[in-house]
Amino acid sequence: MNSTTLLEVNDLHVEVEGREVLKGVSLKIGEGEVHAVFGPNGSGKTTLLGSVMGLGKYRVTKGTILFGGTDITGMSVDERARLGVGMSFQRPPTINGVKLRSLLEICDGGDSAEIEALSEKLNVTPFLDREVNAGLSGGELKRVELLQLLLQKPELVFLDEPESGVDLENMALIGRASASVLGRERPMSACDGCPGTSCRVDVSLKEMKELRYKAGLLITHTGHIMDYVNVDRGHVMMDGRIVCSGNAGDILAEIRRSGYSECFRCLVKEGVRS
Ligand SMILES: Nc1ncnc2c1ncn2[C@@H]1O[C@H](COP(=O)(O)OP(=O)(O)OP(=O)(O)O)[C@@H](O)[C@H]1O
Repeated sequence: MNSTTLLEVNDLHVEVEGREVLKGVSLKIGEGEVHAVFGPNGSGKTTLLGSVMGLGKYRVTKGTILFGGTDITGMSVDERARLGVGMSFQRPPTINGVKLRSLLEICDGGDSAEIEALSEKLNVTPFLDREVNAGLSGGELKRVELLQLLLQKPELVFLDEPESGVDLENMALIGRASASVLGRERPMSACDGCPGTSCRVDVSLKEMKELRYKAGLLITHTGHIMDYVNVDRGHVMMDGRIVCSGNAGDILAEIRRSGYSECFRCLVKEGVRS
């Protein structure tokens, strides 16, 4: 798929608590493209998403982040969100004293009918009048996070392990909601003739714009989300660097076959590790 670059990360170095976690990450995501990041625990995947989102604990020491051609490296989270960057967290915090309904009204400019309808779809209506995320299970947290993104409608969507903690029945709900956040719910006529329900067909750039595909970057360990969201490109992150990029399905299959041992071999070959 040929498209205009929406996100461009150049040689990004990021420190957390004085320790360098990202050690020169470069990445480009085109309009309407979805990329996946794989990698072992602690390799820096969440740090990459959080740094592009502009979260306070991540300190950029070198490199730039461009969104739609604008340098957002020094912008606040609010400014980035207003420009169209949105993120679902791996472990979202509880917000004491704020009801979920109030937070959603801010996301959606107060359209209560849409809030009610989407809450019903995502099965989170009972939580609307509770404090944000208070006492929610892992799967419930993910559904609430996706609801916020559905209302916020970002142009670039970050999903940090959307399937973690989700049971098999709710995985279909999370998968469909993730596809919806990414603008990938097709009109029924577009699905005619597709086998099964996932409707995985390639679309042209023109069709992609008509369907209002959003761009996305998602982190997955299991790859389950890829049964619901067509991923255009995959990357492997090791020790704060992207060491491999290519077809996401092929990369996942290789990781399932050999773990990350092949990636470690690349790092040694390139002299990054001894
Ligand atoms: N607040 C912090 N203080 C110190 N170190 C931190 C902090 N937050 C993250 N780190 C460290 O940064 C490194 C990268 O963490 P990150 O969460 O980005 O990894 P990840 O690849 O997303 O891991 P996982 O697959 O386990 O979610 C880890 O070694 C982690 O311990």
